[in-house]
Amino acid sequence: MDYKANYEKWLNFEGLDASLKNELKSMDESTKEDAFYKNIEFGTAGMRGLLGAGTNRMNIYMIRKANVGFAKWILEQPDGANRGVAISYDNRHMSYIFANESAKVLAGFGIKTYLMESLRPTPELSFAVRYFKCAGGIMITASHNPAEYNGYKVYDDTGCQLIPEWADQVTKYVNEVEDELTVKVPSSDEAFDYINWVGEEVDKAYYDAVKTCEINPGLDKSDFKIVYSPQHGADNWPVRTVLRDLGYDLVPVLCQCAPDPDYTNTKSPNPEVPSSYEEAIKVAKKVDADVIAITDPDGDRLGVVAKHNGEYVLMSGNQSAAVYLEYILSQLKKQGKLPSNAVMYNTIVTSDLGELVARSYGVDVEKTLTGFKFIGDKIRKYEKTGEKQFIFGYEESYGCVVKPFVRDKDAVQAVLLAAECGNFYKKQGKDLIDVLNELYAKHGTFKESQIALAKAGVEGAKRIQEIMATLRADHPTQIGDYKVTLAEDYQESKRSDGTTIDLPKSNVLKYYLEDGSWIAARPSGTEPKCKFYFSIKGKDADDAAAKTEKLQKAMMALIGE
Ligand SMILES: O=P(O)(O)OC[C@H]1O[C@H](O)[C@H](O)[C@@H](O)[C@@H]1O
Repeated sequence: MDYKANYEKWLNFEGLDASLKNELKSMDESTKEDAFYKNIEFGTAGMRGLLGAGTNRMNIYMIRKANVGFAKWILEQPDGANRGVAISYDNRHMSYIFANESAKVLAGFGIKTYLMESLRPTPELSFAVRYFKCAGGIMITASHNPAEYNGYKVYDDTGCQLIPEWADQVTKYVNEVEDELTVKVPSSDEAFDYINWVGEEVDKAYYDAVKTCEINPGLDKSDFKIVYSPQHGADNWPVRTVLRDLGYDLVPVLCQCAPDPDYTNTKSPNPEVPSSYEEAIKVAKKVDADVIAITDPDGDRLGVVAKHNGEYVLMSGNQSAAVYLEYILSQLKKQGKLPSNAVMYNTIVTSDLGELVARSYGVDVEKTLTGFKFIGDKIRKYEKTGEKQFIFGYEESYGCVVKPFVRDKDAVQAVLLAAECGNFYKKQGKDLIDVLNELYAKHGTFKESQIALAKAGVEGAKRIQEIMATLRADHPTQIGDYKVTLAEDYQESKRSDGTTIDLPKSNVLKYYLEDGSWIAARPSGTEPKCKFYFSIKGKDADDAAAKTEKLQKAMMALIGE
């Protein structure tokens, strides 16, 4: 794509939004190139990018173009126009405008929509697709990314994000739109008959469904306190309503409750970032809370902090999920409700601890590529065949689902689960870190960590490709002090021992070391980053930490970073 010609086309387009035109005029050459060298693409979780002018940016024109593609796909689904599309959005800049515009573009194709009257989280959108029996769904959000981003997640009729096969069909239709600047959009009056504003009814149904996720509904809720922050995002009402109704003593981080596109009172809205917990920890110390829960802007990720020996200890997505699993499986077993064909899902870059916990209860484990859509897809397949029964799904990136009435990560379910685990174990004289330590003692100590190399712009994208290509061309046989016993290349679907990997192709490399540790590398599909995952086994926590430091250095040296 000739970025200069595209830039000129946008600059000279008469009807262009005035603020975008001003932005175009002030762009330097490298920004122009980054904004116009390609069309914004579908990645791990839909389309995501910086807000602003350009074909590689999120703006009203690229939203219109994407919706034309999605509309054509919806029209191919049985009774698609009439079943319609549920649409929701979070607190981000332009989220409401993009959602409203999406509904209008779909109306132009005769497609009915169910548009949320105000912000609602991603899991509730997934729920709404199923509740209204829609042919698909749209969520306007950039999830956990910084405030400068927005995005467009698309869903099928089961409430699962489109798997690559279907996303490719949408992309094909999107690419057929020759000029994003001249897409026809009906006026609000013309679209009126197609748009149904929804809210309270679906809220109630969703909250009621979440409440059924309690494993021990009769549990005494006294003498347990949870501090909660929605990080200025969409989970404020859902989480607080559900936990209040169930009798939990929830203390909100009030300065982070109001929806705010600039995330004014938090350093980061992403639970993967330790500074995002700062305000919540201050509140927790004041009220002496047992557990802290923070959710991301679109309410699908949950980060947990546990009070342990008087300190507030951050838990990774891998750690909290292993504890949830232990709780769910031990309790279901005790109640005689653990199915013999139960299956748990996680991904190829998720720690082995969860798998060991699941297998210790006789639960089968299936691994997918990164992206919750692959977990949703598995649920759909087994639901049809009845072969296996879903018990839990999670990723290392702080997302899980307890019950499949939602087919994406659901942090409302997850906060309830974290609260129930914290409360249950407290009544047994333990906290969540004690339980984690018990799991380490039983299954081995793992330390998971990640290095995410930020590589922005055209040059950054090239560098990421170069890193992956260099590793792929000559797989390391030794990393630091350890021999690589097996290399997996998911792009080539091959292992170094000659066996085949039975997953869709993806740009991921994974190296298993002789001591039971592994290291994986992949470009992020949601941010301009190259991610390295370290799952390091140690004799104890100190040993695992020391080994991690060495292996991280060795890996970076290997790629020249
Ligand atoms: O590593 P990335 O491609 O950036 O994706 C990281 C995560 O992003 C989003 O939260 C997706 O919903 C997850 O499924 C994914 O694991």
